[in-house]
Amino acid sequence: MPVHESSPVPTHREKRRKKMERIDDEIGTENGKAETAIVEDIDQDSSLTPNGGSIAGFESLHRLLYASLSPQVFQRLSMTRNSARFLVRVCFPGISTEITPNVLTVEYVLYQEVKRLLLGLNCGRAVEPINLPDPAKALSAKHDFDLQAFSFHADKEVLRGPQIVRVGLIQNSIALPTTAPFSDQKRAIFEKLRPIIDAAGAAGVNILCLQEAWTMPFAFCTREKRWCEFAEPVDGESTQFIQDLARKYNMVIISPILERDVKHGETLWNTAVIIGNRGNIIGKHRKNHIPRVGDFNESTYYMEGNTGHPVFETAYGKIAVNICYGRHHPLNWLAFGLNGAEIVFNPSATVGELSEPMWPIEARNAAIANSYFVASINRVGTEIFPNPFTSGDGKPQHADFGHFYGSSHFSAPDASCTPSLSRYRDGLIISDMDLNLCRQLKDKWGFRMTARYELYADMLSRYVQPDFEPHIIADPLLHK
Ligand SMILES: NC(=O)NCCC(=O)O
Repeated sequence: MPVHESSPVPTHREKRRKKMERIDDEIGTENGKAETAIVEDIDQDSSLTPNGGSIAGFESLHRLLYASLSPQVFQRLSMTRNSARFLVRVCFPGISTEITPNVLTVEYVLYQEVKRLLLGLNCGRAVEPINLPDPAKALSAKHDFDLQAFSFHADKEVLRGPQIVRVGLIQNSIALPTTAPFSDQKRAIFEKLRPIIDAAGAAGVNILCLQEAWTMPFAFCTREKRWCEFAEPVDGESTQFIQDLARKYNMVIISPILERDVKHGETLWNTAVIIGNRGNIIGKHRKNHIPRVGDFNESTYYMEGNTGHPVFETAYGKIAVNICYGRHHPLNWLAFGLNGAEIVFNPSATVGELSEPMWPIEARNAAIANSYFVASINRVGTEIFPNPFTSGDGKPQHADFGHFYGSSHFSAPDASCTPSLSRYRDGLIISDMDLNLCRQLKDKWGFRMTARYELYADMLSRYVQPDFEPHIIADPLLHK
């Protein structure tokens, strides 16, 4: 029985590249590789993609929509009718091959409208994809991880220059079966991440965040205590590994781990270690809210965090970390905002059956309500454990959580967001963001200014009292 779901079949990337080269040869693009990147982005040939975790053969919802609705690439290339026919045959085998200017225009508008509603507009325009340096692209091709990059703009200001920061998020599956020796499993994840972090470095990323408990399988479904062996002190092995890379690339790195607090009786925490761009440990944040839902039996392992809602002032901006399940708590998001966060990272581990419809909504809502950027990361793949387990939900015993659906992405305070990374492949998503957008949105919508916190401070201070009475005014005719 397989114990973990691996990445796509080895020939996948190679076949796809060949296909793109063929398109380049046939249509003779003006911009060559840049246009290839666009075509690659819409690649939807299900024969080249694995089924596990895909959406009907597509890597993500956005790619499904793009491939199904958009002939945008034809317009950009202003190609001959024959070239367009060829592209249709290769990239969009399902759609009409009657290429007329009208058909193209209608479908283009349709796609743009769907995209506007799904992803919003940033400063009145669609969020722009950006081109990355070749070494980053080469690492993505060699190690077969999804690589996407975008840019959020802000309006030009008279008295302040732009504050542009380049942010990266990494999602990944585990590297070895959960039955392998623990030290091998951890080492293999380190080695899997190294080229992805190198790609972030090559792309000039300033702040990088890894996924929740990235050093280990997400074994907290099992309730077995042996997985506690993956826990490390804040200055342990994984931090040292990351510190070297932070120094090498002058990059702030957020490293979420299972923490062993040796000085406090070996207490375990779910902790994000914040490593500065000089390789120093700036601080840590411990997960505030622990799930008790489905197979997420995490309360068996670690305690609710005791670090509050710190914001870390780094060389590149004020950042905070809201770990996974904390994203369901609006007050948790709020507290990071009240402390002045400009970017809040949400490293997660969650599965399709449980939370996928919530995933894009909660992050985007938090970004809007708190006038900051949100960076959402989820692991990928299905992790199968040696011993079956049950949880309190009446399901028969099983040996896995279900599929971790990746789909890492960024949300901006103006309600725009990027497309998501693959639903089943490792990936690095990068975005430039002008942090001026945070204040511009506060000025525009005034959410912070109009929030009437005193009303809620009073309400909450009464609510937490044991003798709290809900304020309910009953219809006097209700019981007559
Ligand atoms: N890791 C974690 O807190 N998962 C809980 C499930 C969810 O919040 O979607």
